[in-house]
Amino acid sequence: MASEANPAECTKGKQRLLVSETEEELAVALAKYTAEISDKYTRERGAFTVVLSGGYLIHGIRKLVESPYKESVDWAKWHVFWVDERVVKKDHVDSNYKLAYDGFLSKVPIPPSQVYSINDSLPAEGAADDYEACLKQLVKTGILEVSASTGFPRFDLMLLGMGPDGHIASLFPGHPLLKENQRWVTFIRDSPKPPPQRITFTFPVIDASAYIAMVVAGSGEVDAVKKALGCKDSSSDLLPVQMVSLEDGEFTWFTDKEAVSKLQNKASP
Ligand SMILES: O=C(O)[C@H](O)[C@@H](O)[C@H](O)[C@H](O)COP(=O)(O)O
Repeated sequence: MASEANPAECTKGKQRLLVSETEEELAVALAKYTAEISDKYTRERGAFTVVLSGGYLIHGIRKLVESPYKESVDWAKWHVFWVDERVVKKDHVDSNYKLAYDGFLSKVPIPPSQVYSINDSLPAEGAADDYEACLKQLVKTGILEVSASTGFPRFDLMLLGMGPDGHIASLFPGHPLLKENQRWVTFIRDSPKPPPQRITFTFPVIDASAYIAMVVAGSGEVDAVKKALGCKDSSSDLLPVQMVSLEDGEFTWFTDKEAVSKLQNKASP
């Protein structure tokens, strides 16, 4: 059973922390959560805009392609995006699209025209411009909502992972892109995590989300989890994950026991 703990003082805004006994239970809880939010938006407005990341996340959503969700989710209403993408061809082993296609998208009937991958024939800057233009077009057609207060696109659900250095999307510690506050989508040519060229959503877009699931399992990120959720240190040295500041949304950590093993204030089972 997943238990709910109280995220520490140093997280910005309201965050929920779910701690599953095992990674398997985390995957069950995440599938249920995603299916419920999908249900809410497909009923309310006939579309569900969901953002994927790379890394472990795609393995983490594997239960969605199994019963009961495979049959019960209204896949035809899904619109799928990436919070970041490596600037490589779509069939390249480093492609986040390929990772998602092989592990998830090829197993559910989402219309291919509603899967928004990058234009892989463009260099990083052009690919970021092209992706931003695509988002703007989807705002015009009413598929994608915008935040009434900031004008940035408001996705229904972002399914995010975090790296050992606390990065989310391709927003890395100490990088100037952390301060980008105009663009919706931008590019990086010096990513410390290979490959170096990527496009990424910016913080104002992440902050406008309706729901964020931050999915972290296993031992690789224990120090970043400890800093993000258990810290009392100064705000001058925040990890990227700590810089998320949702305007009007719900932020939930999906973790397993291993991921929170260095946290003092985790819930007891
Ligand atoms: O390009 C990528 O690698 C991902 O899109 C990235 O944003 C990922 O979500 C984090 O790096 C966490 O990755 P892990 O889950 O592998 O730690």
